[in-house]
Amino acid sequence: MHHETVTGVLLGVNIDHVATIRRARGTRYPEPIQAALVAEQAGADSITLHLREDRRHIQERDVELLCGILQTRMNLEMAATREMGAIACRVTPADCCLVPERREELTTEGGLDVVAQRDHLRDFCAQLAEAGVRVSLFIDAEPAQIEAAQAIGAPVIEIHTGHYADAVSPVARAVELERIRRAVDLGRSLGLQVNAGHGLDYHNVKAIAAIPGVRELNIGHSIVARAIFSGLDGAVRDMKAVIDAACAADPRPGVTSPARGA
Ligand SMILES: CC(=O)[C@@H](O)[C@H](O)COP(=O)(O)O
Ligand SMILES: NCC(=O)COP(=O)(O)O
Repeated sequence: MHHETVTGVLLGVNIDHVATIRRARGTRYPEPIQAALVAEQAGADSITLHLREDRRHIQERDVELLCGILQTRMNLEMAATREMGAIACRVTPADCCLVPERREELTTEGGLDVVAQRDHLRDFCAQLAEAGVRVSLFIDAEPAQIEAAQAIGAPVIEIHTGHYADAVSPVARAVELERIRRAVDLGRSLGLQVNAGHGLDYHNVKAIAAIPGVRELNIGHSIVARAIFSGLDGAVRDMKAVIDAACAADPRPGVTSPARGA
């Protein structure tokens, strides 16, 4: 695999909640494809979308159309089910992030239990890798989960930042931040690419972006929310600027990462 030395933290823009608004009225608008293209033009490094089993926002048609037109990368989030495996192998996004799903949840509540599902996930990752899809596992900042992810051959992990984002006191937030820092260190020491995401906004993202070794942040809800007032282009540019400033404030040596596509 070709490697390049890269610095800074990449931004994956999650467009799910553009589709949530479309779904609210069963209209043709707003169009998530348009959102993805605007986000790319505004500097998004990749486009993330979560095809949920219940299809509450993103639809299969969105995934299919986008795969043919993105100029950056598609990061398809999905559960590790037979149905989703077939879709991913047919569409072959650049990246596929495996996430846990509960039908009743308002949003993703935690990371995958890789330790408990080791055999299933090993086979699932191998199937996707065979199809040329890079697999990422969305996990909590727990050493056992990170070690299991590496052991089953996942090249990338995404640390779930929801507990950090939801922490109500400064002390609780500091504890969660420290857990994430240690998780990033461990993941990097095991040779994994370490991404992070969930619940990040224009304020809480700063401390996460400043953690040495974090490669990509996937952010959706706060960007789509800001887009209501600033437009999507401005909302993406603002997030990029906040992330870049946080990295610059805490300079770190470049990390080696697989080369990105066009
Ligand atoms: C896996 C993850 O953290 C996000 O993609 C999240 O799933 C966004 O979609 P929902 O708001 O439907 O949970
Ligand atoms: N994987 C996290 C993601 O894609 C975006 O989550 P959120 O910013 O919508 O909470």
